Amino acid sequence: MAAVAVRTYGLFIDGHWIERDQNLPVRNKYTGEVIGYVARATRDDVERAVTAAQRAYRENPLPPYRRYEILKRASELIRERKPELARTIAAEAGKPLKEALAEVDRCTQTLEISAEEAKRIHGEQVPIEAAPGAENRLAFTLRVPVGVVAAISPFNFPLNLAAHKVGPSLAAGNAVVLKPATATPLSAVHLVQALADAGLPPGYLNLVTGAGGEVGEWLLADPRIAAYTFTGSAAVGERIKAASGLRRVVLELGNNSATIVCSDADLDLAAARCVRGAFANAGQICLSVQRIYVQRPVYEAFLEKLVAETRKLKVGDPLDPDTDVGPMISEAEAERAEAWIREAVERGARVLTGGRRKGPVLEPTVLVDVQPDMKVVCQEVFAPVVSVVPFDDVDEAIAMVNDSFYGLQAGIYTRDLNTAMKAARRIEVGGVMVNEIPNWRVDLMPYGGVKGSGIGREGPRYAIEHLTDLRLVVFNL
Ligand SMILES: NC(=O)c1ccc[n+]([C@@H]2O[C@H](COP(=O)([O-])OP(=O)(O)OC[C@H]3O[C@@H](n4cnc5c(N)ncnc54)[C@H](O)[C@@H]3O)[C@@H](O)[C@H]2O)c1
Ligand SMILES: O=C[C@H](O)CS(=O)(=O)O
Repeated sequence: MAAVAVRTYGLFIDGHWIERDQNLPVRNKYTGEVIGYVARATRDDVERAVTAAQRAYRENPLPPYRRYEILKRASELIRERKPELARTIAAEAGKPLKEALAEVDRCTQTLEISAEEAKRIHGEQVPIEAAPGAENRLAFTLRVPVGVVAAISPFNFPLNLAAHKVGPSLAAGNAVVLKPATATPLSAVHLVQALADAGLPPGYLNLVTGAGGEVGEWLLADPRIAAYTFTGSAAVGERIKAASGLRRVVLELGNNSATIVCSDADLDLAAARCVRGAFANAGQICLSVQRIYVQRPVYEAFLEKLVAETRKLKVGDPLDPDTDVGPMISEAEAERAEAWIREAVERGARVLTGGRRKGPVLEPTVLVDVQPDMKVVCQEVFAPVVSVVPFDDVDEAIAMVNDSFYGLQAGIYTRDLNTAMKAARRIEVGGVMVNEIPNWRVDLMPYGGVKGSGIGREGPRYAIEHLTDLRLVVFNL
C-alpha cells in the first residue's frame, strides 16, 4: 500500500480550513515516523468555533430533509474514500488494516443511520383536555435541537466514534464543535472534509485540534455549549460531569469486560471469539474481553483452545494486510500494561502465552491464577491482556462479573435458556450478549453503560434523544 503523504492540516472553523503557526505532529504508531501535522488550537480559536456553531444553529436552521441529504451524501463519500481512510486509521491509531477497513464500513453505517433518523424526529400530541380546567386547549410536544454540542472523541476508533457524535448531533439539528483525540486527529479531519464536501453549511461542524486537556478545558468553560457528548476514560468523563454543571452530558466510558463460559457452551466458538474479543485493536477497545470466567469442568479444555488460538495471531505492522495485532497507542501505554502483568506475576499469576514487549508492541497475553484485586482484573487494562478464572456455579460467576466499578457490556456462552436469562437479568451492564463476546456491536443499537461505564446511550436514534429537548406547546383555542 502507498505511504500516507505528510501534510499539515488546519482547524475547520465556520466552513474554512485555517492554518496555524503552531502544529502538533501525528505519528505512525508502529514506526514512530511523522505522518502529518495538525494545528494547535488556541483559546481564541475554540471561542471562534463555538461562535460559528451558535450562529449557524440560530440563524440558519437546517430542515430535516437537508440534514438527511447531507449525512447520506457524507456516508457515500466515506465509502468512496475507504482505502485512504483505512490507511489513515491504521497508521495513526496502529490498528490492523483489516480492522481499519471494517471501521470505515461502520462509519458509513453510522452516518447513513443518522441520516435516516433525521427524518424520524417528532413530538406527540398530549391529551391535555383530560385535565380539569384544560378545556379548549390543544397541546403537543416538539423535539428541538439543544443548540451547540461539544463532541470529544477517543483514539481507539478515531473515525467511527467521532461519527457517532457528529452524525446524531447534526441529524438532530444541532451545530457541533469536534475535538478528536490528540494522538489520532487525522481521521476526524477526513470526516469533517466529507461532511463539508457533502454540503454542510458553514458553522455546523467545526474542528478544533490540539492538546487534549487544554482544548477540552476551554470547551468545558464555554457556557454557550449546551451538551457534551464524550467517549473516553472514566477519569476524564468524571471531570466533564463535574465541570459541565447543569448542562447535558452523554458519557461513554471504559470497562473491564467479562465473559462467562459455561460447561455446556460450544467451546471452539467461545475460545475463537474470546481471542478476537481480547486482542482486536491490541485490546484497546472499551468492550475488550478482559476477564473470562470458565466453569470448572471445561476450564482446562477451554484454556488449551484459547492459548492455541492466541498463538496463531500475527503480530506486527498494522499496514500489513495479514497483521492481527498491531502496536498499542504509545510505548508508554505498552510499558504500563507490561508493568501490570509483572505486578500480577509477582503476586502469583502465571503467563500462559505472551507477556513480552518490544517498543509499543505487547504480545497477546493470557494470564491465569489471578486475584480479583490485581490491576489486570479489577481495572481497565486496555491492552492485549486477558485473564481466565474458573468458577463452580453460575451465580458465583455473575457475582464476579458484577464485582466491578464498570458496567458496559458482558457475554455468556451457554446452551441453557434459563442460565442465559438469569445472566441477562442479573448482570449489571448496558448490554448482555448471549453466545457472543461483549465486543459485539452494530451501530444502530442502543449502546452505553451503567456504573463507571457512563451515562446515556449512543446509536443514532438513542443519541438523538439526549441531544434534543422536548418542548411543550399549548394553544388556548
Ligand atoms: N464506552 C465507549 O463507548 C468507549 C469507546 C471508546 C473508548 N472508550 C474509553 O476511552 C478510553 C481510551 O481512550 P482515550 O485514551 O482517548 O481516552 P481519554 O479519556 O484520555 O481521552 C478522550 C478524549 O478526551 C480528551 N480530553 C483529555 N482531557 C480532557 C479534559 N480535561 N477535558 C475534556 N476533554 C479531555 C482527549 O483529548 C480525547 O479527545 C478507555 O478508557 C476506553 O474504555 C470508551
Ligand atoms: O472502544 C469502544 C467502542 O465503543 C468499540 S465499538 O465501536 O463499539 O466497537
